[in-house]
Amino acid sequence: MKKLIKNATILTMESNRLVKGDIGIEKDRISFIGKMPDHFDPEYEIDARNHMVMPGMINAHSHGAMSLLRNYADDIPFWEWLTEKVWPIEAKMNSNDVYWGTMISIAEMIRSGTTAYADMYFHSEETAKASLEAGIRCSIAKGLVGSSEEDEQRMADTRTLYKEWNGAGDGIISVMAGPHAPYTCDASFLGKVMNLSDELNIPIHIHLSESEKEIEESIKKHGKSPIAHVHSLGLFKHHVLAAHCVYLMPGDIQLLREENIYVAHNPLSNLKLGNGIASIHEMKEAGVNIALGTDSSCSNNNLNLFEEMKMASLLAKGKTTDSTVLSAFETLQMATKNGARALNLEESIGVLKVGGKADLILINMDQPHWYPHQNLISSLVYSSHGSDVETVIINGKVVMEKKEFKTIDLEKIKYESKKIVERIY
Ligand SMILES: N[C@@H](CCSC[C@H]1O[C@@H](n2cnc3c(=O)[nH]cnc32)[C@H](O)[C@@H]1O)C(=O)O
Ligand SMILES: [Zn+2]
Repeated sequence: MKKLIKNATILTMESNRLVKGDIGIEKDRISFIGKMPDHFDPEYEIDARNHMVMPGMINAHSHGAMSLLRNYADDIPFWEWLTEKVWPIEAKMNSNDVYWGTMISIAEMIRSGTTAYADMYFHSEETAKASLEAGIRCSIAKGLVGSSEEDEQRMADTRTLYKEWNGAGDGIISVMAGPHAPYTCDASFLGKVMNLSDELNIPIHIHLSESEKEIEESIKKHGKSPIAHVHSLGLFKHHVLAAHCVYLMPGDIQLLREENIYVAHNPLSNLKLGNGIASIHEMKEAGVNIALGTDSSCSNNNLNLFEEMKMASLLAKGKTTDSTVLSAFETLQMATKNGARALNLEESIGVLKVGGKADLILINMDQPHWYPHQNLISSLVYSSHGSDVETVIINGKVVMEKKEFKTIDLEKIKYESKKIVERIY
């Protein structure tokens, strides 16, 4: 079906210039930006007067099903949070729980303008199923921890996930390998994951250098930082999406840059778990590709990339005591273009361009906190809310229009998730 978005203020993210005009969509792709050609003949029209149209946001690190655990374990130290609160309750979660927990997250992400996300969890077929049904782009990694006797089974699980789901839904679903972290996967296990990544030609999604304890133990055990350790094992020969990178030792940034590692920065989760503030400015200056993620609702406690953008920019300014670093436009690039590269998505995703994938959002600028419309890029990062997003199109399909979900039954999600929480809590 041909769709026309009329009278829009368009931010393509190819540059920081805004243009007024129309956008045409045919099937899954953008057919024009600017003036509608005479022959276009749309069957579906969306009026975008007073709305900004921009590429959908990309959440480069999350655990969707953990929205069931929102506000379940707050204000406690990271290690206790993970091992004494999160892991025990996860042991009670079945595949149905993962499906509905992920659905809460998908609804929240679409509502706040996210059109693609990277997920790491278990029962990942359910994450794939929920994402496909909702029509959101998703790169899925089944979380892997080393435990020798089950290693081969774990590799086989990712192989099955790949065979059944990679490329599903006209390519909106893709699969990654997901070794949880260097402290839960030993060298031999990581070796097996690397072989799997080579065999299937898939990226690797891992937690890296998140807490001070992780660094201290890595130095004790391997004589190296976690980054230097996994590099020495050969992990960085692959496409690696590394979540966090908060604690950096001398030489770490150089390795991340030289090996083209994609860092997912999760400022709110790092703050909330008391893990600190990543050196985003230094990494960016060195040329590291930095994307933005939320981590889970159990450590954030929401999945709103608008909040994440403002926090990222302000933290970088605060940490360097320099208000000129991480400008609004650079921050937007992290949430769009850089995220698309980190997830290894098709080249056109993360920007709006003719012939490119139609993953885009309409944002209502006709609200008090947007006026007087002096600098709309600054507005997006410093003044706007996730709830300003009204309409979301992914792979050419309208998944939300004027805040009404087209693919998601929110009442059912609320009902099912309440039932689950009564059982597992
Ligand atoms: N234990 C699972 C695999 C792990 S899935 C990904 C894991 O990441 C965990 N996780 C979520 N947020 C964080 C974080 O910030 N740091 C470390 N782990 C986290 C989450 O609880 C989940 O268990 C299995 O073998 O079946
Ligand atoms: Zn995480």
